[in-house]
Amino acid sequence: MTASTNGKYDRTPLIAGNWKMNMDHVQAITLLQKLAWTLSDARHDFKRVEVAVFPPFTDLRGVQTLVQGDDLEVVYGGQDLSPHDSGAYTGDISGQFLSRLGCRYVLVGHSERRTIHGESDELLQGKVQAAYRHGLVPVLCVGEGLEVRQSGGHVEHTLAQVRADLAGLDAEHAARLVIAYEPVWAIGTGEVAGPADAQEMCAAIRAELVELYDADVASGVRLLYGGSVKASNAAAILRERDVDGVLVGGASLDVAEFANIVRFEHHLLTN
Ligand SMILES: O=C[C@H](O)COP(=O)(O)O
Repeated sequence: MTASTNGKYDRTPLIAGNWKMNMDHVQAITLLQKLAWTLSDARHDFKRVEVAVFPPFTDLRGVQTLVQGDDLEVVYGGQDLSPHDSGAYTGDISGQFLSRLGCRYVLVGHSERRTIHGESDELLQGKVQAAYRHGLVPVLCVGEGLEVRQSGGHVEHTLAQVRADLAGLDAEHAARLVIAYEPVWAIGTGEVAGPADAQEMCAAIRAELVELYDADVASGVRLLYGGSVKASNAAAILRERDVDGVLVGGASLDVAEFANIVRFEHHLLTN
């Protein structure tokens, strides 16, 4: 179990903004600077609620320079990595490069990688291992499409992804993992899985981690929900027992909106 707690949660909540293929390296600096100022003005405590951004690869050097230069507490990660460490893999990015750029996290198996790029569980298993080889924490993304959801097979489908992608991973590494549940039908569509849907799947994933490892490992893994999260629905989702954070796409490009998601506790207290 993580040491830090905000009183209501056993695990430090993680609010993650995935910028996807948006923001060039100049825009990225402006966005991150505004986010840092907004959160600083609001006296955000980054130890209570961790904030991470996932910019495009070409932005990472600028983000690193800003974070280090201004001593920002926002952490960051890559949107993908190669299962290989180096070599003739044109267009791919090694975890070593991300690590050298100060990344803490890396997304693995985002639904857009699985669907658009046809990434298989076998490949993702290699990416999870590569992340750990380079000291990065993988944010493993899992979730079902609309057809699977409508057929009622969403829990088994998602758990099968978890089992396949974590195959061969030992308990010590698994304990540091972050898993994001993203129902594909709720991504960028405005459709949002309800808090109960998010809790159902996160509880099922946690139970699966008990089976795969043990209760200690399972209770330390942070489970995020992703899919059309906004300031208006984040607090209700984050109130759920097994939901430890959110992976935000579109709304993370709007500083005020994202800052309000980060400050979800404020909404919990005032609503
Ligand atoms: O990585 C983020 C998820 O794909 C959710 O994206 P969205 O918030 O734009 O629906």
